Amino acid sequence: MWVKICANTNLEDTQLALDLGADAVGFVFAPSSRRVTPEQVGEITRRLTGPGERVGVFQTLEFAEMRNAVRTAGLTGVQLHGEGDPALPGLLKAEFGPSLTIAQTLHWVVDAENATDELLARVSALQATGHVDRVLIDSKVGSALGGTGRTFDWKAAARLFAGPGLPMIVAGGLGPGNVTEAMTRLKPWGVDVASGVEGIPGKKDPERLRQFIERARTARESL
Ligand SMILES: O=C(O)c1ccccc1NCC(=O)[C@H](O)[C@H](O)COP(=O)(O)O
Repeated sequence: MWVKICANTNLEDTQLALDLGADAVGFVFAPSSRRVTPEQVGEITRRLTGPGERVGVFQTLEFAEMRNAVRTAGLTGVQLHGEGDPALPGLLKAEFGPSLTIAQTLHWVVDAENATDELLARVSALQATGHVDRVLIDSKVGSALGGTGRTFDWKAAARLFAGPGLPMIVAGGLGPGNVTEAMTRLKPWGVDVASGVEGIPGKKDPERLRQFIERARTARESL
């Protein structure tokens, strides 16, 4: 089970996440209270020690902008959090090769009708492109596309996560108190959290971070 700690804004939190055993750390370039610039992230990634993916979250999906951000920020992966040009993953793979991991976010609209069949079809279509490595299912609440702190209907979503295809990551409203339940219900390939391990927006709470990673790893071993 892969664990990503997202929406890092400073070196201290990011290094702690890696030291505690996170598989990936994320940085949000999308509109957010936790938004950072590629230059700020470059300062962080240059100082980080230890293994772990460095993932940028993008909502504005202009190829040239993303290419520059990947280089400036020292990223090993991108998370496409908006839905732009379908050719984008292929362009990114052509530019960076297989070493750049590409995750496409698909949104589960909270409090809307169950869209499992539509999402399953979209996962299949993404897989067919051969350019997308992973799919992240995140909550959409109103116009907010991420960092919502809201879970979606895991019972209804179980079929989506059980479907064949790409590695599936669950996000949206996770925290130390519910990560075990999410993993038990959905059996995802990975989990992703932003606000659920924060003390205040933009600053992680070390104890919540420690508990989240520990519980995700414990659940991983028992699945
Ligand atoms: O975290 C944000 O503020 C954010 C804002 C806009 C787009 C994406 C964002 N985060 C990306 C992530 O991968 C988060 O981990 C994911 O949205 C879950 O957030 P949360 O519900 O706060 O755990």
